[in-house]
Amino acid sequence: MQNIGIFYGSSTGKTETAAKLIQAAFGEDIASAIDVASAKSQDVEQFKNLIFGASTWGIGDLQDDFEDFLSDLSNTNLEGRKVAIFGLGDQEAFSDSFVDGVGEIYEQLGNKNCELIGGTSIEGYEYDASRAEKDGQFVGLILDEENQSEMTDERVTQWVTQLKNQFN
Ligand SMILES: Cc1cc2nc3c(=O)[nH]c(=O)nc-3n(C[C@H](O)[C@H](O)[C@H](O)COP(=O)(O)O)c2cc1C
Repeated sequence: MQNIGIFYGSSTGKTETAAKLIQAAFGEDIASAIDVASAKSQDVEQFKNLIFGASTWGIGDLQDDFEDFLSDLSNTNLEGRKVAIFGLGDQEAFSDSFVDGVGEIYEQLGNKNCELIGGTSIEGYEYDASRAEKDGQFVGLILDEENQSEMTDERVTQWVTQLKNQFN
């Protein structure tokens, strides 16, 4: 497995903490965690394997720094890259827009020449609507530090095991 770039956007630090957990699960020698607030979209080109992570704010809005990063990414070549997405949200307080930001990342990457991997089961979550759910499953890893923080470690471990088999 080649180098992995974990690019994240985080407003109060929760997605940043999750990015570092994911980095540790792969090993710091092969995975880098990069805050998109201080990254350029071209920085992704040095990685064959990419992980994008962001929280959701407002009502279903992608985290601000990640929104900017994603719009810059439209000029970046992702050909041949495998990309997995993760996101944080609050399924109780924002049950109608749960982790919608993850859905937005997924939808925008759909126009790019990359392979999207890392879908997970919706079992164990309770919400009314989420743009991150497509065809009955989540398009990435979903974490909820407000309501299910005790499940984060196990969810990260399982997801990273899944990705290790799929990444280049
Ligand atoms: C004002 C506000 C709006 C939010 N809107 C949403 C939302 O629409 N959907 C959702 O799933 N979570 C929402 N959240 C929850 C955050 O996504 C959650 O707290 C997340 O862990 C924050 O991660 P960060 O610190 O990395 O930015 C909102 C939280 C706040 C305070």
